Order: sequence, then structure tokens, then C-alpha cells
Amino acid sequence: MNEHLLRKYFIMGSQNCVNDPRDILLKAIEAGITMFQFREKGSGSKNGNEKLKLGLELREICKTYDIPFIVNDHVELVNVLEADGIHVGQDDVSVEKLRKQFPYKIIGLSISNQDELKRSPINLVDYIGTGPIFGSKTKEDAKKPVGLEWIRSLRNQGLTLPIVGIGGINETNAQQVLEAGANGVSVISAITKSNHIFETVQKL
Ligand SMILES: Cc1ncc(COP(=O)(O)OP(=O)(O)O)c(N)n1
Ligand SMILES: Cc1nc(C(=O)O)sc1CCOP(=O)(O)O
Ligand SMILES: [Mg+2]
Repeated sequence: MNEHLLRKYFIMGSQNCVNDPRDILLKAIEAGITMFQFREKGSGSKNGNEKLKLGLELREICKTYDIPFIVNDHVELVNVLEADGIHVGQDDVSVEKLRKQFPYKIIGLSISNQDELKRSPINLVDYIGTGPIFGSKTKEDAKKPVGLEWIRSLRNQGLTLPIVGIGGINETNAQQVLEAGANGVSVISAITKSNHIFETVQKL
């Protein structure tokens, strides 16, 4: 994949939004996000047909503006939403299975420590998502922050795969994440909770 797509990677589900998620996505796209992940998950999130309807609407917006659309976790939504790819974690469907099913889609995998790195088939993925870099209140089951040191460690071990940092990243600390060796930053609340989405995304 083109590693520049990770530069400003926006993740969102309706549970993250006070305002209409469609409006938030449109504003974020106008401001310059480079990729979008549909993550309808956790308390307050939609299910079934409502989830599907929102996914289709957000997908359509991304298609209009040529922004890659990634599905979080849910393999069955990849074809239905004509997604460009899928992001999975260590406890989700296996990357081996995914790569067989989707030879040409973008596959992102979360890797947050040395053990996970050792047991992950990184040759099959397009990028690594790693975090939480800083403390995050957004993910209900977030691990303890791994810090910038973990990104440096991945690079010091010679990992050349594109890396995107996640967790507690905002316009004031994004630069540190890039300087540590990440190709980009993925954010939820920095954008969904911003009163000035355009300025926030520009600063990121
Ligand atoms: C870009 C990116 N990085 C990490 C994650 C977290 O994935 P996961 O560990 O599977 O946790 P959930 O998001 O499924 O709760 C991500 N979604 N995106
Ligand atoms: C979805 C997610 N995954 C994480 C991980 O560490 O894998 S942290 C996280 C939440 C990111 O939200 P915010 O930008 O609001 O902190
Ligand atoms: Mg997951």
C-alpha cells in the first residue's frame, strides 16, 4: 500500500459522535484526512440494519472523495460495503485467513508488544497499527499505553512495514509519533470531539 495513506487516518463510529457522523466525516475529508476506518463498536454503537445503513452512507462519502474505506473487525462487511480493506487485532479473525479471502485488499493488524510481533505473520499485512501510544478513554478495553518507545523499538529492529500510531493522539502530540518512526497517526476523539475539525485536521 501507499504508506502516505496512513498519514491522517481517521477512525469513527456513531458511538464516538455527538453530531451526525456523516457531517463529521465530510468535514474531516474536506480538511485533509487520508484514510477512514468504520469502527461501529462498543457501548452506544449501532447493530444490524442500522449499522449497515450507516456503513453504506459513510462508504459512499469516501467513494465520492476517493478516500480509502477500511472496515474494523467485521469480515462480512468488507464485500457488502465494497471496502478497500480491513483492520484486525490479535484476537480477531486471523490474518492468514483474511489474506486468502482478500488477496488485493489492504489488511492492517494491531501489534502492541514484542510477543505479538513475534507471533504475527507480518509478511501478510500492509500496515501495523500500534498503541495505545498515549492514554485513551475512547476504547473501552484499551491496554496500558505503550509509549513512543515501542514505535522506536519496532524501527530499531529493522521493521520497514508502514506503521500508524493510535491512542490518545491529538494535534499537540502527533509530531512526536511521526518523529518516533510512524508513517502516520490514527485518531478518533481528536476529530470527533473537536469544535474546529478543519483546524484540528490541518494541525495533525
Ligand atoms: C489503525 C488501527 N490500529 C489499531 C486498532 C485497534 O484494533 P483492535 O486491537 O482490533 O481493537 P478494536 O479497534 O477492534 O477495538 C484499530 N482499530 N485501528
Ligand atoms: C481504537 C483504538 N485502538 C487502540 C489500540 O491501542 O489499539 S486505542 C483506540 C482508541 C483511539 O481513540 P482516541 O484517538 O480517541 O484515543
Ligand atoms: Mg479489532
